[in-house]
Amino acid sequence: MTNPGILIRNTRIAADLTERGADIASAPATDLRIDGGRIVERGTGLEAREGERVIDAAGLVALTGLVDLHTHLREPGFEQSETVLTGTRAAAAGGFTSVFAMANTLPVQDTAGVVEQVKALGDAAGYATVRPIGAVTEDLAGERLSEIGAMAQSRAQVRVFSDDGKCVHDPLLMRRALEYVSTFDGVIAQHAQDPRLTEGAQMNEGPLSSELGLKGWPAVAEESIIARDALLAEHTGARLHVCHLSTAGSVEVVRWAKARGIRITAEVTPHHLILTEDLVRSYDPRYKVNPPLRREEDVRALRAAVADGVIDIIATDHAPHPVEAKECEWDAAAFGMVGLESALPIAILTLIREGHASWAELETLLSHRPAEIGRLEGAPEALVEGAVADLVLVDPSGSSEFDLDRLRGQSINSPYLGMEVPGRVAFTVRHGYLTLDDGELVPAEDVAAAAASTAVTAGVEQ
Ligand SMILES: NC(=O)N[C@@H](CC(=O)O)C(=O)O
Ligand SMILES: [Zn+2]
Ligand SMILES: [Zn+2]
Repeated sequence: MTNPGILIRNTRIAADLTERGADIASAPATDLRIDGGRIVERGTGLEAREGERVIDAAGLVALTGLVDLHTHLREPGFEQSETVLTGTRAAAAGGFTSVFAMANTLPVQDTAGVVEQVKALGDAAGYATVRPIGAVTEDLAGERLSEIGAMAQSRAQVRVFSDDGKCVHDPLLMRRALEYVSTFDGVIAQHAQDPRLTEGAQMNEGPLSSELGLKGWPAVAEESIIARDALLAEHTGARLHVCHLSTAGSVEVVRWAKARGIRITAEVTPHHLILTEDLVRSYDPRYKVNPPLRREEDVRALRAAVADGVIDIIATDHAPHPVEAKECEWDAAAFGMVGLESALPIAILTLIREGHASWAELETLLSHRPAEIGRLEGAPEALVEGAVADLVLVDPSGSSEFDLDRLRGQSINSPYLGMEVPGRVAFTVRHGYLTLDDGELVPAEDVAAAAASTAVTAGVEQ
């Protein structure tokens, strides 16, 4: 069985909108024909063919499918929080066509067997391409390197390694890990948090943490690790990626490292681009996250760093947790927020509307660069003839409301519950078939069947 083709009419292509603040109507209205998993025609006034699904995309912007370099899918081990299926449904609902799944599962993703299992679950579900991240150290214990080579050579083709949730603190292990992954062009994604400086920490350190009586988490705990790792990356010539940058000082360290020619890339989460520590006054654990929400000055510096290119990508750090882990006292609550469904709307609010990014730049931040850093093969570089049909259509004049019945993942720990934000993700197409249809998820059976029959395997052996 082949998937029926799709004709998208009168969309505006994000890559044509290179100017910040430009009206989307300044880009030409464009039609895209999709067949056999790829874009087969791009033009204007294309005629619909028999059996083809026609999408009227007037007023919608088309971006290449979003790629999240930092998602927690929780399977295996924490299926009450999320599964590969539920997490990739949330991804599709947010406009993502590929996600990199963090290694802090149970068992940990530290062997070829576990990463292959996670990839296979993603392939079968079909809502998004799932690329597992491998743990840097066995069981995330920070003591011995994991089977890095075996994971790289496995069918999961792991290229990104991270102990995320924990910092690879031992400098010798970090050095060895960098050296090892550089042999196959891999990257270490570091959760930069000095454990000694953050023992028992609950929120950003400053006057507010003293006032609220919560143990503080100093900016230097993040910045000192980034500085050390940048120097180790320089020494080894390897690639370093810094997870969830959260302070103005971290931006300066990364800026310095880039100027020196060090192979370093950096990510910021949508929540660190909009929320500040003041929310902790509510003692509502929905705002408890690692790294913690920081000050207004930090938010400003992070937005500016996106605008000037010091920060390379936006990654969600989608971190689902069960209700019990959040409906409790602040100190006892888990760190983390879900973020796949809110990422694009928050990016539109903080970057597009504020003039910090054009649509073309947003596409780079949320699709091309994360794909490049993660060495994701087959991801489309542009919406042109011959490209794999991974794309999202977003309505910038619409809005999204996050309420309990609308969140499509398994967990509801979103900081935006009850909020309305601009931008509505309308359609998501992966490998030529719809996963999100006019704001509604396509049923799991249909998506799985389409995935099984797709002509495209996007570079990764099935
Ligand atoms: N971000 C979080 O607050 N939590 C993450 C771990 C992490 O990203 O460090 C999680 O796994 O729950
Ligand atoms: Zn982390
Ligand atoms: Zn994380």
